[in-house]
Amino acid sequence: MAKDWKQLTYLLTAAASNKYTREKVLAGVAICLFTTYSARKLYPRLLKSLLKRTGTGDAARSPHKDSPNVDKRFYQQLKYLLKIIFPRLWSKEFGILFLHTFTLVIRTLLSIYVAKLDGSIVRTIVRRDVKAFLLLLAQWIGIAIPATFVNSLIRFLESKLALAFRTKLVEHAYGAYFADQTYYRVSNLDSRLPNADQCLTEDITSFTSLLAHLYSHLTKPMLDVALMSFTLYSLASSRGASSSVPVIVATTAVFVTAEILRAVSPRFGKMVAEEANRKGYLRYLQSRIITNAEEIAFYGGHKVELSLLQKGYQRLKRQMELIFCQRLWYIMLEQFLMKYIWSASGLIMVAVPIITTVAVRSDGSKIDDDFDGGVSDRTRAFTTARNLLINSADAIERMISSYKEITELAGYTSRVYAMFSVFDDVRKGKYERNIVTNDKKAQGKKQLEKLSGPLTAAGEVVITDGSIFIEDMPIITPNGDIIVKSLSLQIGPGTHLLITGPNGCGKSSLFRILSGLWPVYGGKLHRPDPSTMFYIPQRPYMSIGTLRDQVIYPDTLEDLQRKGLTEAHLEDILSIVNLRYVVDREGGWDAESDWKDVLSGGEKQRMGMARIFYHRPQFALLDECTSAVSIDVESKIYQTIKDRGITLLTITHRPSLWKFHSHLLQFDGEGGWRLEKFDTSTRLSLNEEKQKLENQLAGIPKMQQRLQELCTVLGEDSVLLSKHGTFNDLETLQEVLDQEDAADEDVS
Ligand SMILES: Nc1ncnc2c1ncn2[C@@H]1O[C@H](COP(=O)(O)OP(=O)(O)OP(=O)(O)O)[C@@H](O)[C@H]1O
Repeated sequence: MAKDWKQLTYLLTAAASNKYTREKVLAGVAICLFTTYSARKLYPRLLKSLLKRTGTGDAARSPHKDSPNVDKRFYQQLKYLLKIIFPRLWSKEFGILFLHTFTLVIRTLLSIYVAKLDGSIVRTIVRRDVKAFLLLLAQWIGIAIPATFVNSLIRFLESKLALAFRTKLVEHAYGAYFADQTYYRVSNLDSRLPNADQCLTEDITSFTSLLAHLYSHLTKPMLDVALMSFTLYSLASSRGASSSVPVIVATTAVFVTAEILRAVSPRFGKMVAEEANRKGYLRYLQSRIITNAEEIAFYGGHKVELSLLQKGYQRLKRQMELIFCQRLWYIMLEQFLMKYIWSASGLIMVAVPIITTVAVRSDGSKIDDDFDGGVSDRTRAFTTARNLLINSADAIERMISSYKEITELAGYTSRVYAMFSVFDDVRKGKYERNIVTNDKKAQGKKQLEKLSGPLTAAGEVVITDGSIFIEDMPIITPNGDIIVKSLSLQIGPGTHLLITGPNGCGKSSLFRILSGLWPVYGGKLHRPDPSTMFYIPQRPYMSIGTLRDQVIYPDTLEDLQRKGLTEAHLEDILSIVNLRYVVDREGGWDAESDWKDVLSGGEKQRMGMARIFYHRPQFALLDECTSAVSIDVESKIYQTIKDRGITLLTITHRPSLWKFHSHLLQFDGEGGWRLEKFDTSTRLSLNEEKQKLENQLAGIPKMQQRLQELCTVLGEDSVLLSKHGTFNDLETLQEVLDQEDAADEDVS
C-alpha cells in the first residue's frame, strides 16, 4: 500500500522530475493543455456560442423582461450574489468550501489508486499468483473504508455548503425585505415582483442547492480529468508509446461532441425561470383560498376558485412537460455522444499504445520476453488504463452535461437577483409599475387625472415634534391617478379630525401617506415620526401568538416587560373595550389560537382598539375600524381615547361619532375637499332633516306605481298622471306638486 501511495506522489511530481525525456515532458504538457483547454476554453466557448443563439445584452435591471441566459449578465448577477454569500475570505462558508474541495482532491487520488489496484489484481489473476492476489484483495477491502467515507463526506459537505449559502442569502433577503416597509412597497407600489414569497423561499433554495451541486459537479471532473490524464500519459509512456494519437483522438471526440451539443441545446434557463414563475402563481392562488376561506364558503365560490386553481396548475404542468420533452431528446443525444462515441475513442486510446509498442524495463529488458509473453502485464496496463479512461470520460460527461444545470442556474440566478434589485430599488424609492389606464377604471366616475412618466417622490417630508402640517400636497395612487390635486391642512394636538367622503375618494390614502407607506409626490408634509401615530385599519389584523401578543402587537413580551407593564394593565385595557371576558374564555394570557377565526368580527375590531390604549400614541388614525362594534361600546372607546390625550383622525360614515371631533375634512370624490370647524349640533339637525326627507321621498315611486294600478282598475285617468305622464325625477314631481298647490290656493 505504501508503495502505491509513493507511486501516486511520484506521478504528481513527475513533471518536475528530470527522469523524463524531452519528448515525454512535451507529451505531458500536451495532455495538461488539453485538460486545461477542455475545462477553461472549450466550456466557455460552448457557453458563448450558445449566447449567439439565444441573444445577449447588458444587464437589464429586471431580468423578467429578458429571458435568462448564460451570458455576461448571468456572470454579473452571479458575482453579486456570491458577494453576499462570501462577504469575506475568512468566513464559515469559505471554510466549508475549502474542506469540500480538499475532499474532492482526496476522492480523485483514491480513484486513481483504485484503478491501478484493479489492474494489479487482474495481473495476479492472470499469473495465478494466489498469495499476491490475496494481499491485493485485502488492500482493496482496506481502501474501501476511507473511499466510501470520502464519498459520503462529499455529499454531506455539499448539503452543508448549500445550507450555508442559503442561510446567508435568506438573512440578507429578510433584512432587505423588512427594512423601511419594503414588504408593503414591493407588492403595492411596484409590480416587478408579483410573487415575493416564492422568491424568498423556493427560488433561494433552488439557487443555493444548484450552486453547491454544480461546484461539486464541475470541480471534481476537472480534477479527475487533470490527474487521470496525467496518469494515463505516464502509463503510455512507460510502454514507450507516443502520446500524440490518444491526445488527438480525445480532443477531437470532446470538441465535436461539445459543438454538436452547443448547436442543439434548448434554452433551459428561460424555461426554468418560467416554471418558477408559474409555481409562484399557483402558490399564490392556494394561499388566497386559505386566507379567504370563510368569504368564499359564504359566497359558494368554490367553482370559480377551483377553475382558477386548475388553470394555474395546467399552466405549470404544460411548462413542466415542455421541459421534460426537451430533456428527453437532449439527454438521449448527450448519452449517445458521451457514452458510445467516447467509449469508442477511449478504446482506441487504450489499444493503440498496447498494440503498437513493446514495453521495455529501465534495465533495457523487454517485458514481452517474460514467462507469459507479457500477457499479464498487458492485461494490467489495459485494465488500469481502461478504468482511468472510464473515470475520465465520466468526468468530462459530467462537465458537459452540467451545462444544462448551468442554464437552469442562470434561471434561478436571474430570479433571486431580480428580487434583491427590486428590494434595493424600492428601498431607494424607485418604483416600476404596470400602469392601468383610466378608461376601464373610472367607469361611472369622473375621469381621474393621471401622471405621465415615472413617478418621483418630489415632496418635502419633515419630521416634527407634535403637529401635522400639510401644504399643497397631492394624493396620488401608485397607479399614477391624482385623487386629490392639492391638500393643505394643519392638525395640532387636540384637533380631532373627522374625515368623510364617497368611496374611493382618498380617505385611506391620506393615512397611507401620513404613515409613510406611500411617497409624497409634491408639496410639503411635516409630521411627527410614524411611530407616534397608530393606525387601525378597516380589516383587523390578528398575529400568530398568544392572547397577550394580540393586545400588545407589534410589541413582544420583552417590550412589555421593559415598559414595566403587567397583565393587570392589559386587563384594564381589555375592560375599556369590553373584552375582559375573553381572557377567561380562552384560558388565560398565554393561550394560543388562530385568533383570526376564534374572535368574532366585532371582537377583532375591539382588540384592534385595545392596542391604542396599550401603545398610547400621539395620533390615532382610525379607518372605519369600529363598524362592527355596538354604538355604546364605540362611544365609550372614543371618549376614553380623548380622555387619554390622544388626537383622533377618524374616517367614518357613522353620525354617532361626530360628537368626538372638532374639525371636518370632507372630500367630494372629484379631487376637491373642504375643511371646517365641526358644529356637531347644527350638523346633526341638518342630517336629521336630510334623513327625514330621504325617508319621505323614498316612498314616492311606490305611490306613483300604485296610482297607475288604481287608474287601470277604475278605467279612469289621474289628474297628475294625465298632465305629466310619469315622474322621472324628484324635481319634476316637486314641480307638479307646487303647481297643484298653487291651483288649489287659487280655487280657495
Ligand atoms: N395600492 C394601490 N394601488 C393603486 N391604486 C390604489 C391602491 N390603493 C388604493 N388605490 C386607489 O386609490 C383610490 C383611493 O383609495 P382609498 O382607499 O383611499 O379610498 P377611500 O376613500 O378610503 O375609500 P373607502 O371609503 O371605500 O374605504 C381608489 O381609487 C383606489 O382604487
